[in-house]
Amino acid sequence: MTTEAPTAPDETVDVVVIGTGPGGEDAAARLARAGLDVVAVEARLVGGECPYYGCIPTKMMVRASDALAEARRVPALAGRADVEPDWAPVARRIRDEATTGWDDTAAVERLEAAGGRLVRGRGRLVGPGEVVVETADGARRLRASRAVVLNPGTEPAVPPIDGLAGTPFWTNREAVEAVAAPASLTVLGGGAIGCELAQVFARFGTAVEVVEAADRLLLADEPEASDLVAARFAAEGIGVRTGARAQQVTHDGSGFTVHLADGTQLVSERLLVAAGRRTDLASLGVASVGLDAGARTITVDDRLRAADGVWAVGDATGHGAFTHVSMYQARIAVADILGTGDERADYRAVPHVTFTDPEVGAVGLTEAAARDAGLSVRTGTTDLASSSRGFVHGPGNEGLIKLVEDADAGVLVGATAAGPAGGEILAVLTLAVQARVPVTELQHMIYAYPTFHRAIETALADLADG
Ligand SMILES: Cc1cc2nc3c(=O)[nH]c(=O)nc-3n(C[C@H](O)[C@H](O)[C@H](O)COP(=O)(O)OP(=O)(O)OC[C@H]3O[C@@H](n4cnc5c(N)ncnc54)[C@H](O)[C@@H]3O)c2cc1C
Ligand SMILES: NC(=O)c1ccc[n+]([C@@H]2O[C@H](COP(=O)([O-])OP(=O)(O)OC[C@H]3O[C@@H](n4cnc5c(N)ncnc54)[C@H](O)[C@@H]3O)[C@@H](O)[C@H]2O)c1
Repeated sequence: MTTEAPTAPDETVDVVVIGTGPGGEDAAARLARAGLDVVAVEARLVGGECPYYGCIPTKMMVRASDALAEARRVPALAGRADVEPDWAPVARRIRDEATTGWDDTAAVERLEAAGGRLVRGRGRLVGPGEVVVETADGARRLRASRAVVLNPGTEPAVPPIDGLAGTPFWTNREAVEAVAAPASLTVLGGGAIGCELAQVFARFGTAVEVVEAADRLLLADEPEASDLVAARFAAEGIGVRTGARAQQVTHDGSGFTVHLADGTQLVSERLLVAAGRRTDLASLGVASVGLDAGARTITVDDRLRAADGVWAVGDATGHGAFTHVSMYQARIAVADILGTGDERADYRAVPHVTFTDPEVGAVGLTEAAARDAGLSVRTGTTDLASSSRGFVHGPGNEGLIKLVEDADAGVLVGATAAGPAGGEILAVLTLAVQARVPVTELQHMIYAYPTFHRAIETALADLADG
């Protein structure tokens, strides 16, 4: 609810940070530690989506479901293991260790220890340097004399499917709060959230069907990585319907029915909507500082400046919806606000890892994106399972490394490492893309035997073969 905004500021401070996702929280603390008077405005929980509903609790789920999968591989490797999945330890770890019962006291104390203050409420810009916060006690007006930092993050997007609104569907938030694995689950969306959570619940015994509108899972990744994940999903009994359109959703006492355009009806106890994210820029009042309230993202320059006296960081800037991007941007914005550095944001080597099994790590451009950018592209690929380490590893060894070279420049502009430890293999490839290490240099270095990352050498040989 929006109450009438006070016309005079209740308080003038140096910086107001609206939204404390990982980037906003980090920026507020850094600016406060630098001696500025900082107020952070947060409508929900300090720390944002990542610690309470995103990265951390979902990776605890993944850790647990990976443990089950590894235990199920014991018969092929080491004897007998009776596996009886139980969601209770997962729910307990998420509640007690990850989120402390979805309580942000520790984060608020961290902010205050840095010298910042929190105003709990929903903030909106009402003009340059002017912020109104709707708190439980009414509206407060703050004036920021030096900077406003916007870090509003995203909310789950809910597609306009007939009947969906108003049903008790899950988003990532309810999935993270689950106290039991459902008997059956339909997942709408086969992106990062949909794939990670589909596999987690399936490994706990849930019958899972993934409905993806596009023609493959993990659309942002190389098609070879999508195929790998789809093959594993099939092997684990996870239903995947690509190119599928949900026309209608109904819900009754026994659960959900998703009606697909081809006439299929998917019946399940739960429905998870993981169909992308949205940011409501209009309610953030960005038009009052000259920004487009109807845009999907806040346009920022390479110092994260969005308008005079306004900086923006995080998912809302559209440079990759990842915690590491939000925090990277925060560091640069803070240096710009303080005038202590001239670092410019550079997104050539943004890594991301989707924590499915096989884990899919990727950095920079896909082959298709590199071709679209007009580069003269060479690629090199190798199968991880047939590497020495893959052979030793046995069950669960599926994976690949794919390298994308700008052949004119002789450097990698993108890479994918999918498979066991795909996200860890990615580190060296991220360095190669970031530092523009010549491919000839990569070809002449020594890769430890028998590691998974040694397969990079084989992919480089494939690249050289054209
Ligand atoms: C299920 C899931 C899993 C994920 N896993 C990973 C992962 O493994 N690795 C990874 O790097 N990323 C992951 N992400 C993405 C990651 O969570 C985000 O990129 C990260 O949280 C950074 O977001 P942000 O800084 O833009 O803000 P957010 O974390 O979205 O936080 C924004 C904050 O701003 C607040 N806010 C918004 N508007 C206002 C307002 N007007 N006034 C006051 N407060 C406001 C919100 O309440 C929120 O607390 C995952 C996301 C999800 C949903
Ligand atoms: N491990 C990680 O780093 C990680 C994990 C989870 C989320 N995230 C971040 O959070 C973001 C959001 O994740 P997400 O999975 O919600 O979004 P996403 O954009 O990655 O995937 C959404 C998918 O839903 C599909 N879709 C959209 N509407 C649909 C419909 N009506 N029916 C069927 N399919 C539909 C899209 O085609 C797309 O493939 C990710 O892009 C990522 O940046 C990161």
